[in-house]
Amino acid sequence: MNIALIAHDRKKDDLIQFALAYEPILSEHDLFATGTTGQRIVDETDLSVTRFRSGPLGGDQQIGAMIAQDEMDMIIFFRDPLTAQPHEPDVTALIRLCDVYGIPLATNMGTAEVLLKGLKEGFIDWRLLGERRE
Ligand SMILES: O=C(CO)COP(=O)(O)O
Repeated sequence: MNIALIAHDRKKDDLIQFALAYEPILSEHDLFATGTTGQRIVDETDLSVTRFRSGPLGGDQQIGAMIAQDEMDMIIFFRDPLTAQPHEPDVTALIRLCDVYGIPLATNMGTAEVLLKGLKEGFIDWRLLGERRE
């Protein structure tokens, strides 16, 4: 599965803790991340990550493009609901595309844990079965 990991600045410590805790599961998949989040994951875990641009510079949109091309299977996006983001339209667009295409999306740690446990149990294997979209 292709999984994107994204965190706003004040949630990055949480995402690193999450990535460390779930490293055995995450390491079995292909990971993608926005720029700064991805750098921290590479520096602070043993996970390999394909890094896109930083979120404010288009990274969310690059991940959104993968969704539109049926190339992304899950998004873990630790959003900061208490801080205004200069690229809020990009954030909204990414979440919208998850809903357009039915892509599992976690925007907080509680849901992210459920998603990864479900991933391990095979609950998201339908992503591998279906016909690719036209
Ligand atoms: O802003 C982000 C998501 O909207 C995350 O971008 P960075 O990982 O580059 O900080």
